[in-house]
Amino acid sequence: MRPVGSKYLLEEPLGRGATGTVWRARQRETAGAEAAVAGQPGETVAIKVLKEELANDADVVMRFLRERSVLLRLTHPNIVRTRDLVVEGELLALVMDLIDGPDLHRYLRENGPFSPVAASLLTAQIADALAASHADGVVHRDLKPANVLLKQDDRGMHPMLTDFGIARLADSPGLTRTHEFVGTPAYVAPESAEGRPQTSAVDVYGAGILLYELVTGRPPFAGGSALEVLHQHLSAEPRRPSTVPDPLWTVIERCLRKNPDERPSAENLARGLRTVAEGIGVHANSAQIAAADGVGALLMPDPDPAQVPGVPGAADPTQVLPSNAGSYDPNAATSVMQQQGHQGNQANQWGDADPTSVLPNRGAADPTAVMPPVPQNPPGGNPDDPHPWQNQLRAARDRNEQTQVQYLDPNEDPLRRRPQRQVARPQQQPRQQQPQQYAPRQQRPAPRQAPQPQQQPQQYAPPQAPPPQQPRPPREPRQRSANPMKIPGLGCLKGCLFMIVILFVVSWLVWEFTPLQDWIGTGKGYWAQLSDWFSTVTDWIGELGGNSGN
Ligand SMILES: Nc1ncnc2c1ncn2[C@@H]1O[C@H](COP(=O)(O)OP(=O)(O)OP(=O)(O)O)[C@@H](O)[C@H]1O
Repeated sequence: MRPVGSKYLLEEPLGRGATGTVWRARQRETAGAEAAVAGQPGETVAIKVLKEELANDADVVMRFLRERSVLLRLTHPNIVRTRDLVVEGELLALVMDLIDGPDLHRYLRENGPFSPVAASLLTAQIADALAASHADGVVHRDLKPANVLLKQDDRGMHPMLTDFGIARLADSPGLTRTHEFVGTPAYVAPESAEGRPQTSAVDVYGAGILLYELVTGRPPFAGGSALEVLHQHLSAEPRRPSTVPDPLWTVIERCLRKNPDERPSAENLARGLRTVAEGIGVHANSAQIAAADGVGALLMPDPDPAQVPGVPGAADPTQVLPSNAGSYDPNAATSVMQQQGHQGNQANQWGDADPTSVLPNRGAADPTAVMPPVPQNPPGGNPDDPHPWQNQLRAARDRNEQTQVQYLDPNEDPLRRRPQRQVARPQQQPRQQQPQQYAPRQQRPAPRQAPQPQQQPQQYAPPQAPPPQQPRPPREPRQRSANPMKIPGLGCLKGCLFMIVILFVVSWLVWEFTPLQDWIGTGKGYWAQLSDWFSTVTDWIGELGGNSGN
């Protein structure tokens, strides 16, 4: 147990990210007036201890102190509350509410993608959190599944957005000199990558990527290297997965617009997603279906987006990394990307999932040396073991219709052949400007989803089956049946006849080629012996009939 300040004791590490290590901790005594939440002695909290590089940077410390009020006042049901900030010696730490649940990245990896309804409702709550922070002038800038914790309570599962302000702290001129930026490649908005001014629209772009990942299991832009991913953000159009209904695709596509001015505000995004969730559920009435189909009209941009102050220059993808940069892990930690002069030794910064390689190495032997090394398997359980709470979730989800997932091997999806509820819905024409979004596999009809009847709009349901959007595919030619008239029992009769033939052949072989007939002493051939037995039996039956007649 290590003290953090005089008020907290670190108990065990919960995880390590690019900017620090998160610990389960206990409150020793009530915090002072400067804390947003005073807390009670013995209360459990989570504490993010920032890395030594950050803690040692005078500019970060300044920012930390300056942003204290912003971080402490950000309160929303879907934002992990920052309770206190600790600055002590060379230690910077954020004290947060402890969230009992996995992060969304881990949940997705272990449970597979969400149904379109569930993904819409979950992302709507994240958009609520973004709308609240944008209204307060705070842009998250590092939205990704790993920064969404899933909190379970009596009313369901709630996404809780965390790491607010961390990107801003890491954005210190000392750490991110000109031509560097903080972010995670798979979720970086084109304007961040290009060094254009950033606004709250970068979070909406991140929400679009996250939404895409929720319904497909992977972000839209992938590649062998971070550089490739970055280029795709700048120039590639996302490919439409077959399981995404039209209204949901409209939302995703608008969030992923290259031009930030064309993306919806977070508030409109939340409203649009709830409209979509209502309109694509199995219980949708015609008005809800029509509203979902017209969701595009709801997705108005923010006329006055929150600005990211002092945006650093961005990484020019053509200059940042050598072409042989390490293979890119989309789930890698937040990166600080450098543009000039470090190509050689920074090549791995974008490619490696190693969160400790992210910040510029300033010669410290161990960049996490401010705290003891984090064990891979922290005491009290293997971090890769499913959380007990996740098993409950999985069970709850399995009781419902399951998501049909495009990239899953059908043989590995035992729920796939379950009957899916369908609802008649006007067919929509594919959008003309997105012909490539209709993959050949879209021929498969996508069934509609079955929302929880008692489900509250603020909660998302376990993943369910997606709705029909595509025309029914041509049926496979039927196999010719040996029983085309479907005569009952014919299969059984064939089996019996087959067995009789087998028995006959076997008995003939035994009779002719074994010493059996010598042992019995008849000396007769098989047929003669058979007809003998046959006449004996018919005589016996005749006698029986005669006796009963008398
Ligand atoms: N408030 C919290 N309550 C409980 N667990 C938390 C809390 N905050 C973070 N964690 C856990 O700690 C892990 C590490 O968090 P952290 O934010 O440092 O990592 P990250 O988001 O993966 O990294 P990055 O710094 O690249 O964003 C998370 O995956 C999560 O499991």
